Amino acid sequence: MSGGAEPGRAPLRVAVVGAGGRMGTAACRAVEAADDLELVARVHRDDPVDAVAGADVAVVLSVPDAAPAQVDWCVRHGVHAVVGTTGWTDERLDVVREALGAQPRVGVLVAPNFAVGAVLAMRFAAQAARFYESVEVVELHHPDKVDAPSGTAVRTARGIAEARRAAGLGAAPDATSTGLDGARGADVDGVRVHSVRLRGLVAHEEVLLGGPGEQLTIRHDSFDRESFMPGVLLAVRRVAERPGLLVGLEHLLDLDG
Ligand SMILES: NC(=O)C1=CN([C@@H]2O[C@H](COP(=O)(O)OP(=O)(O)OC[C@H]3O[C@@H](n4cnc5c(N)ncnc54)[C@H](OP(=O)(O)O)[C@@H]3O)[C@@H](O)[C@H]2O)C=CC1
Ligand SMILES: O=C(O)C1=N[C@H](C(=O)O)C[C@H](O)C1
Repeated sequence: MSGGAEPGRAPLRVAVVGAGGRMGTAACRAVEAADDLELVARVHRDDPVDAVAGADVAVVLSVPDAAPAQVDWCVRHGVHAVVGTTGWTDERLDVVREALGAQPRVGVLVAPNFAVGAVLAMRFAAQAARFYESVEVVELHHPDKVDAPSGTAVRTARGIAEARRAAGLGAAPDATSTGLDGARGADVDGVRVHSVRLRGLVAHEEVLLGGPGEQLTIRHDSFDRESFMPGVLLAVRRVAERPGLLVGLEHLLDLDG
């Protein structure tokens, strides 16, 4: 996932939206350290989104309530967008697709997780799903996270659910007939997802797959937000090559190659 300046080519101009946040701070640092990129705007909560206007690519790392309008602005003004903010529903993605219809040269990449290991874990979980009767997802994050379950866990669960359906598997066995609200986690497309919030954690996920007499555990840990930066930079460099909406960094990783 390396990059670098090509002789004679002007650096790609990059704006970071949500620049003061945990991810935004790391992304600004990563962009500034890259020879082929130039950080032209840091957009904070109270800044107008048109601060992005001079950029080729906007990296959106704000909060779920703000990101859709920011992405919409980017699309309408011809700025490619690399989006890490979570909270995207199918309806919100449809709005982006509709806006892109009028801007056929613009690319938007929405990535629930920029860490290559997390992308691989999602892929492996979907591959394994058809072989196991039971599956549950546990995501574990720092306690300052505002959304639950994590965007990664939602996407992981959906990938598993799709693979189970394709294999003709029904619901995972569960005899629970009485229990406290929430004890069995959230139901994401028929897959149970449990969210842990704990000081000291960054971003972690476990997929537990169970069959008679065996268990497969697929686990990914981001111990530092540096883990997301190669994926962010890859997406910044490549988003313009792929007009339209892409969901997931896997589209740029050539996983089947
Ligand atoms: N795709 C991926 O790989 C990853 C995605 N994420 C996601 O990225 C998002 C941000 O995470 P994180 O950095 O931890 O969160 P933070 O809360 O640290 O950062 C969010 C930032 O957005 C700012 N903000 C709020 N509203 C606006 C606005 N209208 N315009 C511009 N900026 C705004 C906040 O400003 P203020 O400080 O003033 O409130 C804050 O600085 C979350 O949705 C998270 O789930 C996180 C890690 C990895
Ligand atoms: O808020 C976070 O920290 C993270 N958010 C993303 C998510 O919700 O999946 C990605 C990663 O898990 C870190």
